[in-house]
Amino acid sequence: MGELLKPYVISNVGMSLDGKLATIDNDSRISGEEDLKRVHNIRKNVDGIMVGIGTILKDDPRLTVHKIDAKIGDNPIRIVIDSNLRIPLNARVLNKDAKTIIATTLKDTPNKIEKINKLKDMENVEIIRTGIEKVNLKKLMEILYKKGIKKILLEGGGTLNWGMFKENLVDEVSVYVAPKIFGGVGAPTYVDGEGFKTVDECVKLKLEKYYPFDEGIVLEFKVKK
Ligand SMILES: NC(=O)C1=CN([C@@H]2O[C@H](COP(=O)(O)OP(=O)(O)OC[C@H]3O[C@@H](n4cnc5c(N)ncnc54)[C@H](OP(=O)(O)O)[C@@H]3O)[C@@H](O)[C@H]2O)C=CC1
Ligand SMILES: Nc1nc(O)c(N)c(N[C@@H]2O[C@H](COP(=O)(O)O)[C@@H](O)[C@H]2O)n1
Repeated sequence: MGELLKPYVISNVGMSLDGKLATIDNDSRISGEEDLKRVHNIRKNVDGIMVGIGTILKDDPRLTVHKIDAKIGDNPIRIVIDSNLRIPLNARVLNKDAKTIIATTLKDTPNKIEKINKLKDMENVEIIRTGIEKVNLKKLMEILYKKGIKKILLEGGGTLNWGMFKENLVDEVSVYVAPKIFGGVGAPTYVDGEGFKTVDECVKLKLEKYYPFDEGIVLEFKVKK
């Protein structure tokens, strides 16, 4: 088997010291303005920004470069991972500020076919279908690479982060850790999902850089392959 040709993937989040991406009430205001500017500088330098449907439903993000000086043309392609096309047609990620790829599965239901037709009518939206129950992230990466998407910023949430780490699709980690503790067993963490059973199986990282930032710290790692 040849090497998987895939985009270089940078995972970024803002998290509390206890690894939460939001509080139990889904308050995700973790990063201050300086950190958001840092993230938008990364956004400006990638070909795609990827999130899971959970993040779309909870945050309704724009996923554009809007915290630093930028032109509409600087906006990367937005990529939403959404097996059952739960994306609302008025989601901000579907606005005309950038192109949006929605990755969904091959499984059809009458509702899904109707939604696909509506989404196809939107000129800036493209649908990619791969996987049966969940989006096949490995295959998706190959498809995106062939489309010229060579660098992706993965912006969560915890369930999609697990899917990407589990498949060994992440190359770099860059996180802002805020000096805050949220607690709450139900609050989303940086990486959720099933988790690895043993330390031997886990994803191993090499610390590359760390620096105090805003009120917290930025940590940068390369994923050991
Ligand atoms: N502080 C921060 O930096 C950030 C915080 N957040 C927070 O994270 C939370 C959202 O996280 P979460 O609810 O985990 O949602 P995610 O954004 O991680 O989306 C997860 C969904 O993606 C879909 N999916 C499809 N295929 C796959 C696959 N192969 N692997 C994994 N997921 C797949 C699944 O839904 P389906 O089966 O329907 O396809 C799954 O439930 C919110 O509270 C948000 O505010 C999010 C981003 C950054
Ligand atoms: N880096 C970072 N820090 C936080 O504190 C956050 N809450 C997030 N959230 C991510 O950014 C998205 C919002 O993007 P827009 O400003 O609407 O473009 C949000 O959905 C998360 O993916 N990130």
